[in-house]
Amino acid sequence: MEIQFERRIHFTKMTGSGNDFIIIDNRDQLIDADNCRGLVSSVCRRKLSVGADGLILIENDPEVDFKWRFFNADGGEAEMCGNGARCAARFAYLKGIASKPSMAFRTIAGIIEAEIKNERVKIRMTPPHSLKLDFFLEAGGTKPFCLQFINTGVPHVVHFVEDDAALDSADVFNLGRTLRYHSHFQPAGTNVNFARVHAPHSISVRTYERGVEDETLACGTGSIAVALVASAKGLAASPVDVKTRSGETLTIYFEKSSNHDPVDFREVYLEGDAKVVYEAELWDETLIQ
Ligand SMILES: N[C@@H](CCC[C@H](N)C(=O)O)C(=O)O
Repeated sequence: MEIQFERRIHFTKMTGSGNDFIIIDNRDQLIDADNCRGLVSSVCRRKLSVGADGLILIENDPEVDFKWRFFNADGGEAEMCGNGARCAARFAYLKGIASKPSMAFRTIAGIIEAEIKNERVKIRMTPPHSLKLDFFLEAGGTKPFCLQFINTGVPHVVHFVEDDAALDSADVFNLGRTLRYHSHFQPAGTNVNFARVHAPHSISVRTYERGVEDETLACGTGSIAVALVASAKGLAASPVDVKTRSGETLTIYFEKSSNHDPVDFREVYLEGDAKVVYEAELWDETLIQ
């Protein structure tokens, strides 16, 4: 006998290079996006529910193909998410919400343009800002950390390490958490990236994500941040392949204006895979605890 529940919410689970998301077509406003913190944090909990790094609501927009509301796993809303944006664009195309493989959608950070090429999605980002190079902060270690900062839709701090061993052994959880809550970045906080530059077109990264409050397997805006600050320091050039913790590679394309001081980045793109894992229903016994 089928169990009867008051509420069933259809969702699609997707992964963008290991950053995983629950995506819901909310064009009929079944979920109140302004009051869904409890629902989001409850369904994003791993082992107790679906589990995800974030949840995305797809809603109507009068000017572009759709708008989204993006929520981190803790239920807080974020301005932008690069991997989530690639998943949302592919979802919209697969569901016919966007009729063509080229589309545009609204985020808090601005309008994102996307191009679907089968399982790969390339998105055009909003202009990055607030670049700050080579500043030092204490993070509980013996010596201050040399850091770089840029906002690529959301805030990112970057620390470059010397070699592969230093990246593998980096205490991403504890150092990431300390810097994420450092008074320097309040009140918004920041995402924290540890990066190793192999060559001008090749970087590896590990990211502690704000709102997930842990290391994730990939972060799109973080990978962009790493590529751009590396370029600003003369260490990288477009296109940059950024190897994420999942082993998947994200490709970052950008133009750097040499006429500007400070460095000005234009035409920033992020490309990588966006895969459907499964589709299912949320039932109300798991929705709110
Ligand atoms: N994983 C995302 C970034 C999501 C938002 C971030 N956690 C924040 O709160 O700033 C990406 O792929 O960019």
